[in-house]
Amino acid sequence: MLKKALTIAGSDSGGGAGIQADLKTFSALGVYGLSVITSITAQNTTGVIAVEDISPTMVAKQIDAVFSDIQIDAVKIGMVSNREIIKVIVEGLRKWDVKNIVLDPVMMSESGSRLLDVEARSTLIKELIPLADIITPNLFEASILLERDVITLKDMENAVKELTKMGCSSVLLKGGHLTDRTLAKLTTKAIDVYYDGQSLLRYQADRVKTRNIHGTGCTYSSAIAAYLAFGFKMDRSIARAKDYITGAIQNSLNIGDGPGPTNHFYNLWKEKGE
Ligand SMILES: Nc1ncnc2c1ncn2[C@@H]1O[C@H](COP(=O)(O)OP(=O)(O)OP(=O)(O)O)[C@@H](O)[C@H]1O
Ligand SMILES: Cc1ncc(CO)c(N)n1
Repeated sequence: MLKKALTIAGSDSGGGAGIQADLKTFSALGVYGLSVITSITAQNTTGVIAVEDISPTMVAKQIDAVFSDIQIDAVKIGMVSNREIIKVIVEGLRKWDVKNIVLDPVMMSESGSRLLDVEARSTLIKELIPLADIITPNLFEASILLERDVITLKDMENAVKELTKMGCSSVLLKGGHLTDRTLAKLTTKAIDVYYDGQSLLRYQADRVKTRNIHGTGCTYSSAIAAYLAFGFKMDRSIARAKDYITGAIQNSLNIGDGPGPTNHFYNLWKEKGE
């Protein structure tokens, strides 16, 4: 039976991150994709030029429209912008008794623009995180959530345990920005740390030497949602999603003047990236 996944996220006009990355991931993995747009960004590979949030009422209407008509197998949540939008998402998830929720607590674009209001942090923690089956922060987002630095692999292992106490079922802390402090450069492995209250696991791959890392976080969390939609358990979904994101980075595209996007269709296209 056709599986369906929903992304609740912001639009990236450049097509590399946000809603666009999520829908491409769903399609590449053979899942039917739906979207609830929270915000529109005027964005390209070099940065975010402007952001306009969608009204909370319109976000709520999109949620009701999709859930009232279509059976959805998994949901990925990305950019949620502000408190009011978080509140309507929480109401929607409760109202429609949504399962398989992957929350990527997006706070900043990789070019450094804010995608979540400072004051929305507490609402995210109190109301949205407890509904998630998994949250997928990067090092920076984990530091903001915990109000302390998360820098080393040891910090990551402690952080995942602390973050599960916020009420989500599991945490996958992404080490895409992890540095080897003695060598003062990025680690040679791209290591992510997972905890579900029992097992502490690592998912790792060789780091690809590339500047094209636009939308990696969006792609990864959407791939996890897609595999959950297929019915895989969380650990298998992450393992498969890790293979997917690694392939998408290995074949990433030299599009634009800034860091280019991940490639979802390298098996289909002649273009292989670098
Ligand atoms: N150069 C790389 N080579 C291989 N894997 C990478 C590389 N950079 C990041 N990853 C992996 O990509 C996934 C996304 O991690 P990352 O830490 O980049 O997310 P993020 O910072 O949320 O992304 P975004 O740039 O979209 O905000 C993780 O599995 C990470 O280990
Ligand atoms: C819309 C949007 N969502 C998420 C990210 C994070 O990569 C981004 N740059 N833009």
